Amino acid sequence: MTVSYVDSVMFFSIATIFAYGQTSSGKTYTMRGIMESAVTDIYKHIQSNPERKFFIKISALEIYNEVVRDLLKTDSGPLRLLDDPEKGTIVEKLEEETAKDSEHLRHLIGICEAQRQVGETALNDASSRSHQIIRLTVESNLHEYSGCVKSYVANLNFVDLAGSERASQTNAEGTRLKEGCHINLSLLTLTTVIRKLSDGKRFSHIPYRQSKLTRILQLSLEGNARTAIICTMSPALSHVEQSRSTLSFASCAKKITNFAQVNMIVSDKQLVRQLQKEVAKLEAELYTPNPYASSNTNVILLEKEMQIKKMEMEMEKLKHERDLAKAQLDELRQKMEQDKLGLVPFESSPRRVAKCLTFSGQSRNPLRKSSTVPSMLVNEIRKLEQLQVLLGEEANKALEVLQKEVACHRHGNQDAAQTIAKLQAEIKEVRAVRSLTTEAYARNVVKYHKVGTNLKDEITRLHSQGKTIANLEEQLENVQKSLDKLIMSLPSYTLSTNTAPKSSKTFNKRKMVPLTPTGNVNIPHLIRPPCSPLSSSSRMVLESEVENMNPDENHTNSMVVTPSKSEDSVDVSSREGTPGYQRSNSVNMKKMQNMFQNAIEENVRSIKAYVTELKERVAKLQYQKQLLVCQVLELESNEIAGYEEASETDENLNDFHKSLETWNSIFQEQMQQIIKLWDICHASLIHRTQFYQLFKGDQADQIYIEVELRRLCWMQKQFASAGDPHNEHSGDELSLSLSSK
Ligand SMILES: Nc1ncnc2c1ncn2[C@@H]1O[C@H](COP(=O)(O)OP(=O)(O)OP(=O)(O)O)[C@@H](O)[C@H]1O
Repeated sequence: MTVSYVDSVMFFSIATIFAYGQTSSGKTYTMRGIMESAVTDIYKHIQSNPERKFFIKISALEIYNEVVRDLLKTDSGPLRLLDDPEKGTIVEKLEEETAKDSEHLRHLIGICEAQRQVGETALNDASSRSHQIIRLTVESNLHEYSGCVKSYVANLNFVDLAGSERASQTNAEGTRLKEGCHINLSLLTLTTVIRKLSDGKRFSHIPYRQSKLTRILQLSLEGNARTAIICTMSPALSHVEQSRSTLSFASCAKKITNFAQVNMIVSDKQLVRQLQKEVAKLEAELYTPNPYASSNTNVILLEKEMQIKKMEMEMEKLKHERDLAKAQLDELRQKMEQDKLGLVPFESSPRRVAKCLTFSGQSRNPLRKSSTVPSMLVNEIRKLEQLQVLLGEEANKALEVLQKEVACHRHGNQDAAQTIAKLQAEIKEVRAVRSLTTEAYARNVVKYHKVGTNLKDEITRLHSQGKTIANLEEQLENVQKSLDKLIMSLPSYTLSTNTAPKSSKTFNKRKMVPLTPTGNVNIPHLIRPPCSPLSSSSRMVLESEVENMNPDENHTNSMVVTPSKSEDSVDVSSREGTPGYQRSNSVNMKKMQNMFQNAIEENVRSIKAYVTELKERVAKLQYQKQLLVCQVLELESNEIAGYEEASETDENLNDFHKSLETWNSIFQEQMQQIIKLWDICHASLIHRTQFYQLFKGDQADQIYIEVELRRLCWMQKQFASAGDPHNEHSGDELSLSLSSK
């Protein structure tokens, strides 16, 4: 029972246990046992609930002859009862002690019992002469998750009533009788209150105030408390009437129904106090900076600032990349618009130039597939025409030299004179063709810069130029034939073919070589120093050389060379005199004539080789122009078919990257072929070195790679038709020139 009531103390506001019965029936004995068990159970409960903080307080009073006294004070006077609207009847100045532990509590309880009024009667040696009320107040604080502090306050009342007694049985007199009267009166009031409460007249008048006992126990009796009444009885037959009265009291008390409520009282004062403590603590932390906490805060702030700076740098970088990409996109769009308008310079789009100049006889790469832009073609045409102009200038210079040279050699036989006359006429005609071609180009260039690009006009113009170039080729062919005839008519040729097989072989070998030994044709170097016997400077040099020669060598030379009749007659007529002088003069003149003849032969052969080269270059130019015409026609057919080439920037970029990869592979393959053909054609080391230095794989150089390849193929065919080149040709005579560059 005590455990149940101890639990009630912990959760209910008021719990009251009191003992009622006649004197000497064992009330005090029972309540002592109950209080001992209660103390033990209370502290067990405290130990099992460490999350709550408990405060055990004890107060004790006795009502002796309707006087309330404090049992915890040795010199306590009468105490007044006060009525509190919340707490009910309270005892003024009642001492309340806080128990430190269970032993302390027991000690305090012992003090209370010692202070109680006890008297000897006939029935009980230590009869209790007052009502004793020991109140244990249990406070507990609970910290909830919300931070709110709740306080529970409960009261456990142990009431040991004085025993009802009959004076006849106790033989009380004097003081004991007076004490008995007060005891019976207060017990009578208690019985009346219990009876009225048991009758269900809760809201009727309950005479609590008729005795101090009922006033103090009012809260325990009227229903807000859990109340237990222990009724003690004596088994003696003489106490039957008292026992019946006790049972009647118990029967009435049993009918009373209380409405106990959970006592969850939040102490506002304690709550305010707790909150004030929290506020003070926070203020102290706020105004007293913690160095450890501030250092951590500084570190965190520094890290955040670094992160912000890093993010700002990344943002700037992204902005820069965005602006760069935007600029590139704008530039690409601008180029695309210019492409559509045909205004892109030649150098800005080497890929497309490469497309234009890919030979149709070779494997067609995907780049060339109908992606040619008109402006690219026109630009390429212009470039070829520039090469043509340069070629024409070189041809003019060479023809001037050739004309002078031919004019200087009117002293041969009749056939040679006719050949030279015919050659002069052909040279004039060729120069006339060249001048017409140059003028037409100049007009077209002016038209191009003024009007712009018109592909159809360009094609028409190229066709007309094709006729002119064809005429030029034909005229060069005639000049070449005349030169061959002139060489055949030279006296040294006839003599050498009859008397010197070795010289004849060398001459034939030179005759078959179509190209000059040097790479780029340099007209002043074509002609040897003794280019003309009319040159006074050369004449003086030759005479001094002849005078210093060994006579044997001069004689040998005179036996090899046979001077012409005209030369011989001129020299003899100018030196008529003494026979010795005449004889020596005749020998010297023969030597000089021999030297001039050699120089003439050399120069004519050089001019013939150059004319041959001119013819080859003109043929190449013609081929390239025809190729361009094919490209233009292909472009027009694609445009008619509605193919919009290079309309999407992304596709162009992809094509560009693919073209680079494709071109790299093509370049490697073509270079390998060129190297093989160099070996076959015995290309000079100088030529190979120059070629390597000039063309390192740039896509814009595709035309030159292909020209070189075609030239070498042509050379290989020539060698194959003439026999084994290793046996018939050697040294510089097989060197190649980069005439297309
Ligand atoms: N259950 C019990 N077992 C043994 N002895 C008991 C028991 N109950 C009571 N006594 C004894 O009976 C005597 C009277 O008991 P007690 O003083 O407790 O009676 P009481 O009802 O308080 O009397 P009073 O009203 O006069 O104070 C005591 O000496 C006590 O030791």
